[in-house]
Amino acid sequence: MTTSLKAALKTHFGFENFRSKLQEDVVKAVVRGDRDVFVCMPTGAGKSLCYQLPAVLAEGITLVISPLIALIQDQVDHLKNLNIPACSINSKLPAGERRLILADLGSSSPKLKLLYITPEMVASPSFQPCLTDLCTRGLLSYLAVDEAHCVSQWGHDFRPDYLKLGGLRTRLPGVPCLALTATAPKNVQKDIAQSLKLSSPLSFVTPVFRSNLHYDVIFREMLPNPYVHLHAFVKKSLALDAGSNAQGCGIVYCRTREACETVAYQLTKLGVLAKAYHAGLKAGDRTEVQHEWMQGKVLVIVATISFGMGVDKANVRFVAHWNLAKSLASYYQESGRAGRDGLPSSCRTYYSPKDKEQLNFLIRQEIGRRQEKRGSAKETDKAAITDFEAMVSFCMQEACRHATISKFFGDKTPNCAGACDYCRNPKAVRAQLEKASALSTRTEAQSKPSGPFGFQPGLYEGGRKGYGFERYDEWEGGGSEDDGANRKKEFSDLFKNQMKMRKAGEGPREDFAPPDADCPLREASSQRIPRLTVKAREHCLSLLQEALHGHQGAEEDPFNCDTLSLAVDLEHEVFKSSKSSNLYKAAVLKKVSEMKKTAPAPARGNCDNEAEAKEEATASSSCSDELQGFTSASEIYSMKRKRVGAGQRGSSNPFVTAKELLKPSMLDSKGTESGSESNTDASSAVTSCIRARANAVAASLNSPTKTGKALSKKQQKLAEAAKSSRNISQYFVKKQTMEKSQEEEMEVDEEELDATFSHITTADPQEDSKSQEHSPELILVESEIEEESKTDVIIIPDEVEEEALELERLQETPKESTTEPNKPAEEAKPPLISEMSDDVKANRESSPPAKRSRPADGRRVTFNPNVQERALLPVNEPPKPVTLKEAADIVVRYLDPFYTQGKFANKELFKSFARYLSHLLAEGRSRSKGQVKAEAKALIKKLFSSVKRCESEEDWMHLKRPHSCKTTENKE
Ligand SMILES: Nc1ncnc2c1ncn2[C@@H]1O[C@H](COP(=O)(O)OP(=O)(O)OP(=O)(O)O)[C@@H](O)[C@H]1O
Ligand SMILES: [Zn+2]
Repeated sequence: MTTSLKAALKTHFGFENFRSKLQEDVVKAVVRGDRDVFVCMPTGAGKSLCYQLPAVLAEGITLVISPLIALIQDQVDHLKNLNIPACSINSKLPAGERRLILADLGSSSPKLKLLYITPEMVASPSFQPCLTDLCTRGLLSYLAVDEAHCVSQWGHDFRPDYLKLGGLRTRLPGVPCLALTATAPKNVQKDIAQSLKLSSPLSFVTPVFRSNLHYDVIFREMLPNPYVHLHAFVKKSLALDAGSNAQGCGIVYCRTREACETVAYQLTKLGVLAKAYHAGLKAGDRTEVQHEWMQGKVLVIVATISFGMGVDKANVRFVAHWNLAKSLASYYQESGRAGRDGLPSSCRTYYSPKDKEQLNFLIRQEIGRRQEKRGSAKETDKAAITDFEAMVSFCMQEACRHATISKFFGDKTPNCAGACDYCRNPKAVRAQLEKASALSTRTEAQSKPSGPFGFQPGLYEGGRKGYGFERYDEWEGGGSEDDGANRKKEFSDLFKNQMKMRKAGEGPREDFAPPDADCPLREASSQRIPRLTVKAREHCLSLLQEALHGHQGAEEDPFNCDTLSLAVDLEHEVFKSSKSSNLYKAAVLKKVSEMKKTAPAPARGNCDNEAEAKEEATASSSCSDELQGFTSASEIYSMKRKRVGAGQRGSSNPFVTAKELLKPSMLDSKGTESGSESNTDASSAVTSCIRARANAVAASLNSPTKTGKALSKKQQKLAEAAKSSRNISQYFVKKQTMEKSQEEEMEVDEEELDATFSHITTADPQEDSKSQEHSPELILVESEIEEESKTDVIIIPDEVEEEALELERLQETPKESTTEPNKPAEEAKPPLISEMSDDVKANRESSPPAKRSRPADGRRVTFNPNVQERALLPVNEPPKPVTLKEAADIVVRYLDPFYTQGKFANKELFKSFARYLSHLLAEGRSRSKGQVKAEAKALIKKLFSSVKRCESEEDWMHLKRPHSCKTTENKE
């Protein structure tokens, strides 16, 4: 057998010998075909050959399950180069090719030897007939499951779709199965065997110890200049100083894209050509970087973990982890990409407590999300934490690094023989740990405030609480001079805040639950915004992060810290600029919905994306739970839920908004083309509005990313167009010729436009600027509007309420708003009133007022009225009467603080009163906004002068509308 196998090895693969005895043994076992086989061999040990060679020699077809299309592609290309008939069926395959493959598979003697497929595809209904057919004709020779650890929920790369392979197995009786992985601790091995239903498999497991790899750990924050340190390591590992010609190269792993860019830049600046590789780059650029690195043109690739799986390069002389790996199993796999040629290579981790805290948070957050999704906790949830803790121990222990790894994988202690920093110099390792511990204690002690400011000692105990890992941000620079200054500033800010709170007579809230040690929020312990809890902020943070994840394309690891740090920035920005809990939440949701709307569309037929969409839906529904207690105007206002432009009003979406605004001009100019002279006035107003909004959107999309994150084509175009008001109309004119699917999208928008604006009447610009006496809540709202208008934005009606609506929409229709962002709510296309028949109109009288309100003068409003009116109205036109919707908005703004203070026995009562008051104020003689505001205020005051707390409808029945608002205003 051995000779014939060797001959085949030579003939088909060009290798003289097996790579190892183990490889040979595995191949023999597979060829025998009487038992299932489990293989655990390190990366690069030649696992693929273990099924490829038997596949070539067998009669039928070998089905290979592999998790990534990119990996599959590499393998298929490699085999095709060797003239071995292999192919893959996946969602990216052109229909023609798929037909050809299926035809071959259906033929009496298929030519194909290896069919690669993802676990999602193998479970898809479309593939089942083919599978059944192959099986019944006895044409399946083997089932090979690559990266089999993905099947285990204990594993670090668990993929739920891998679990379906158990079912597949039972459908393929008699087909031997081969499961392969590079990393599997004992519990994972057991899990694999169980999940894949391997029957008494033959196990081939290489000890994890690789003596040619040298492991060490450096505490990054203790370095005067970490980049210089890394540069020295690179030079040493690649023997650059020795002037050797040995073509070695290296990998630096970073968790964030930003870090990749920075590290690559710094290394290059210091003299070693390094390039960044991450999912934020265009696919072409990524391939090019990888190619240059493979060819040795670029010595160092600085990458997120999206790089490496399936990368087959023998002379990787070092793998450095600039950030902590998320588990010891993944670290072993990632660092194991060094020294595949068996020559001495270095694996270094630059440890940082800040990383540790961030990862800890991310992992727990991820677990929380999973639990929320499935509604229960699981034993395996702990696995991620255990693995992560093992990674931290690896860095923090005074022990042989190899021994730690081997123990983790259930192997016996290897003979390290100086292949790690501890075995080489235990004293140095201890000294480093002691120094780090001293530094951490010092920092904690210094940041521990004292004094009579009413601090809660629990917040700062041991420095573990209160600052979250902001504490670590402080010493990111490694004890630089700024350090003290920063701390001083932070302390003084804290002091000021505390004093301010005391002035306001509030003091720090007794009931304020302090943040956990691993809370990543900035100013986590700030109690500046009344009633805003740390939990709510953390939840908002996770929503932002999720949205960012979707926005950037969730190609990378869920523990990618890129999105976390961006989300932390975004959240903090909102936190800083919000004055009340509700405004804060609304602003967060607005951002989230902006990002969701502009997130790259999921590819068709990609199961991952479907799963993601589901996850999003869950996230949104959870959001509604978390954010309960926020009541928007329209929630009270609409008697029937889920209505009105509530479908997809989304002023925050640049496309919908621009579209919404432009649509009338496009309609008006049918035949003459938008942008022609006939509608210059309106369109120029619109255009500048769009420009302002597009600028804002472009800015908001750019600001958090700093390093040019990929904008969608649409976004890029819009941002470009924003630079010139002409361009934007050209852009939309051009869009009229766009492809069908996009047209359909537009169609939806148009429907929404009608729905959205059919209830809006003209606003009163004069009244807007008055805003004399308000409740604090109202002043906030309006000052925000004013601020916006200063920056050359033409006010969109009820800009702020848009946020409330956005919020409401998320609360009420999570599924609709997330999974099908462009689909209007079922009623999103109410005909315009002027187009309705009389009985429809009559019916409408009993439907939500929002639908039937319309301009008092009967004008059909299909356009942003503020914009139009401002451009066209004579200056001294009398103020426009207030609509029911506007009245409701006003009422809610005034009333909300009372509700939150518990002045209503329940929410229903609050809504009911708001409704009552809105009708009272809007019906009868028409009044201006200012009058309505004054009256609303007076009536609310009146109510609460007679009752302390509103317990029943009786309480307000005595309220009558004042005869003249003047008298009310004068009384104030
Ligand atoms: N017998 C052999 N002789 C020489 N080279 C071999 C032999 N078997 C495999 N190789 C080569 O070793 C390299 C690594 O093989 P392979 O990609 O199968 O590793 P692997 O164990 O699957 O790694 P990973 O865990 O990264 O998938 C490939 O370039 C392959 O061609
Ligand atoms: Zn050791």
